[in-house]
Amino acid sequence: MSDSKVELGVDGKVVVPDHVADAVRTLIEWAGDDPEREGLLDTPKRVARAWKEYCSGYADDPAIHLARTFEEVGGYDELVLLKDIPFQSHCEHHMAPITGKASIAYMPRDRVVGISKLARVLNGYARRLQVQERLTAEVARCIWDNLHPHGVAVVIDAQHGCMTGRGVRTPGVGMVTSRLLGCFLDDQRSRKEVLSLMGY
Ligand SMILES: Nc1nc2c(ncn2[C@@H]2O[C@H](COP(=O)(O)OP(=O)(O)OP(=O)(O)O)[C@@H](O)[C@H]2O)c(=O)[nH]1
Ligand SMILES: [Zn+2]
Repeated sequence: MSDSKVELGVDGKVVVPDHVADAVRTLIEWAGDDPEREGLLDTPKRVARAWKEYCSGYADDPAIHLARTFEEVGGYDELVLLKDIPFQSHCEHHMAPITGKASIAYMPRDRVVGISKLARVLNGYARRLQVQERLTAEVARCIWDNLHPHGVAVVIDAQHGCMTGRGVRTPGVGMVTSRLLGCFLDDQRSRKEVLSLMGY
């Protein structure tokens, strides 16, 4: 992943290299507007900084969020579910927004993780250029590899800006993807339980 580090200026804002601002200026012109008009003068730098923020996941190693675990959970060994986590990503085909919600569950083996960390893992992968299938699989794999639970289930329901604001223009259409691992894949009862708790 190149260029994921950022340099801060004296104003505390991300420094935007000239060639990056120039690229945005070219895009504005290509879109049909005048990048030299007053309202657009600062836009190239703003857009560049916004993209650094949308793509902040490239500077994040999501596995790190799962490094701190707790073993004292009073013998709790049933599933843990974080439901309907809102997120935003961008599709790698059009760089258009993907907005939706994710439900993430796991069946702990001997330790649990702070619940906010599941949302941090999601954001670490979502804040990159993505396809929804890969995002779903990456979140599930990260939890599986780092917590070694009995099972992991990730379901994502999202709308794609490239389908709502352009192209086929079908607002309101949701894409649903799922990745089930371990007991949620192998055991019918666990699978039914997790999907029903998620609302599917
Ligand atoms: N499977 C999948 N497809 C996606 C995702 N995000 C965007 N797409 C699709 O990627 C495809 C890219 O198709 P292309 O034919 O190369 O691009 P296009 O000419 O802009 O296609 P249209 O969107 O149909 O106008 C489109 O069908 C998009 O709907 C995603 O997360 N997963
Ligand atoms: Zn797209």
